[in-house]
Amino acid sequence: MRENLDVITLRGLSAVGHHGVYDFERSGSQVFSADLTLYVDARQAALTDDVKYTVDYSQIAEDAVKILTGTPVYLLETLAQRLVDAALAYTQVQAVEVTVHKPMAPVRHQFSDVSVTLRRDRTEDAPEPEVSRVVLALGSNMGDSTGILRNAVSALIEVPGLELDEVSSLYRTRPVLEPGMASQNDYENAVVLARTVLTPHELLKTLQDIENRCGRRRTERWGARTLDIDIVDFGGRTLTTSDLTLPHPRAGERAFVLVPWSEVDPQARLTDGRGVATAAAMAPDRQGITDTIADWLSEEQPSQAMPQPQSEESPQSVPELPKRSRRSRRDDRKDSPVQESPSQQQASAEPQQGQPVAVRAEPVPQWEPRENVRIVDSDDPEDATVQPRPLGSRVARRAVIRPTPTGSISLPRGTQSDSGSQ
Ligand SMILES: Nc1ncnc2c1ncn2[C@@H]1O[C@H](COP(=O)(O)OP(=O)(O)OP(=O)(O)O)[C@@H](O)[C@H]1O
Ligand SMILES: Nc1nc2c(c(=O)[nH]1)N=C(CO)CN2
Repeated sequence: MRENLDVITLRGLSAVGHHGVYDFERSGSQVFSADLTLYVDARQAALTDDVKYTVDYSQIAEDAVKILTGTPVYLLETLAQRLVDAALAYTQVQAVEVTVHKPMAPVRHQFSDVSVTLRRDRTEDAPEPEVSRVVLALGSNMGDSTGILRNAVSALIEVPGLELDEVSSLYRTRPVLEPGMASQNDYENAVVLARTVLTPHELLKTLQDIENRCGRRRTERWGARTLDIDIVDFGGRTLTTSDLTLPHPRAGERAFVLVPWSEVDPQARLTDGRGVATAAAMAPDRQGITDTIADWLSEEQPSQAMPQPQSEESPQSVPELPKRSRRSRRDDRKDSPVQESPSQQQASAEPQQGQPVAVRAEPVPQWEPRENVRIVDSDDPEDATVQPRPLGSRVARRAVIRPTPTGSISLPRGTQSDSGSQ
């Protein structure tokens, strides 16, 4: 298998750990280092210049250092196996060779190093990839938001290793802003339930890539945006890193997330034990939901909202299309945001409406109904098994298993290794 694959090597990754058979090794510390050889199919990455088609060696290094410095094990073999498992958790890694060095090992004679090397192929030895249920919150209040969100769903469907299970209705919502912020257009929000074999950071990167391809620019926190996709929940995991917090720290206070979430998963719970519907009813912005559009994905015509590929040198405006929801809106005012005092400050922003938006090379696929997309119609007796939607909506949803560019990901249908709720 390896002879047909490309090779990424990371050598001499060193960290201080506490591994060893002897008590003094576990109470003390010494240097461990690792060499990792990752076998991938890098053709697509080389062609597109896009890291999502290969493996990010800096992420692998982060994971490896956590293992080297983490929970002590007795054997170098075990340590190496953990590194193997971490590397093979990246779906693009087809095979791996890991050497762990312990140059200060307790050997009573002159020596320069002791090491253990493991070689593993995904097909032979890799454990089934862990499948996590994820909750994604989508929002847009710039440009043709419905079209952009439709294209975002289409782009999510294209993501290798991500399988969409449910897409909520589209909710038109008042912007939730910090006190003093200038008024913005109303948002359109939706929630997507999916399963993934990606790691949380792989998923974050993928989502940010889709945001960027939709013209997202970040200069002001909570600024107007063409597209925002937040990871609300990742298999119930709790994680705090510099660029990712799980579950999303503000989702539990936001009706624009909780209402669509409770629509597609009425049983879901937050980490504090509250049901999402209960939390939605308590959310400060609960009055800010002004409209619900159930069949928003079943638009006959593909949206024209997304620009075609352009280089950054030739930015193109995202057209401001007048097309909005086909449903009537209770109120079209743009200047009555729901005020919220956020607990964390982050930098983000977008160009103002009408300003040119530079678009990255790869286009977001345009939404179009496909054969393998089933639109669930609660009025159709064949769909009678679908659980009732609290908001009486007809919800478009789909499920598709998509292979990686190398054809290697298997995302077993119905596999459930994490709870979908927090
Ligand atoms: N759970 C998460 N989902 C998405 N992004 C996250 C998450 N946790 C942390 N982040 C980080 O937050 C940064 C800012 O994200 P973004 O610009 O979408 O924030 P925002 O939408 O303005 O605010 P908010 O996070 O309150 O919705 C991102 O660069 C990302 O690294
Ligand atoms: N109604 C609404 N308000 C918001 C939204 C959003 O998606 N919908 N997103 C924000 C930052 O992520 C800030 N405020």
